[in-house]
Amino acid sequence: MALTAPYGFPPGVQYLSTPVPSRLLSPQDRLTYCSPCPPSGLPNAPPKLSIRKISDPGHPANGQSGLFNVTGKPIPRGTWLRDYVGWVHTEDEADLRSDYDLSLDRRVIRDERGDVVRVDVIGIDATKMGAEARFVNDYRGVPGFVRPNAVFELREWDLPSSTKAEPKKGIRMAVWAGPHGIDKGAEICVSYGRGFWQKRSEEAAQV
Ligand SMILES: C[S@@+](CC[C@H](N)C(=O)[O-])C[C@H]1O[C@@H](n2cnc3c(N)ncnc32)[C@H](O)[C@@H]1O
Repeated sequence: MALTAPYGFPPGVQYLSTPVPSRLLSPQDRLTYCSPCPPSGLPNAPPKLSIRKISDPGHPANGQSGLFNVTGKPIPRGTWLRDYVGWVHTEDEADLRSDYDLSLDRRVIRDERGDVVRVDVIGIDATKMGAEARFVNDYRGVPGFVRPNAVFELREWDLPSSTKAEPKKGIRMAVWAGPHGIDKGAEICVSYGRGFWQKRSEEAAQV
C-alpha cells in the first residue's frame, strides 16, 4: 500500500515508514536497522507534529522547513516523537556533503584477545528518502531557544523472531522530547553537535 506523505513533505523526496538498506549492508544489519516496527513496538502513540515552512527573517533556517508540536498542549519529557528514517548505509558510502546524514550506530569489533580491530559506523541519510524527523532543525540561533528541546537517541524493540535463547532487537535512531518537554506549538529543535557546525564553517572557509 502506498504511504501518504504528510502535508509539507517535499514531492521530490520519497516518504518512508521503514528505513531502506544499502545493498552493502549485511543481512544482520538489515534485520537490526531496517525491519518494520509494528505499532506495538512503539514507546507511545506518535504525537501530532507538523512540517511547516519557516517565514521568520530572524530564524537561521528562514525559507526552509521545521517540525512543530501541533498537539495543542505541551509534550511531556521523554516522549518518543518520531524515528529518523532514511537510507541506511556503511561508512564508506557516506555522502560527506549531505545535510541529512547522521551516525546511526557505532560497533566496536574486537579480536579474540579483546583488542579493538576496528569500529564500524552505520549511517542514515534522509536526503532522498525519509520522514518527518528529517525536518528537525538545530536550536542554535532559533528565536526563543537557549537549549534544544529534543534529543536524538537510539530506541530498540524485540523482533518477532526473538527468543529467550536468541534475543533479536530492532534498532532505530529516534527523536525524543528533552528533559523540559516541548511547549505547545513550539518548533522541535535538537543539537546537531558542535562537530556539524565546525565542519560547516571549515567548508565555508574553503569556498
Ligand atoms: C536536517 S536539515 C533540517 C531541515 C531543513 N530545515 C529543511 O527544511 O529541510 C539540516 C539543515 O537545516 C538547516 N538548519 C537547521 N538548523 C539550523 C540552524 N540552527 N541554523 C542554520 N541552519 C539550520 C541547515 O541548512 C542544515 O544543513
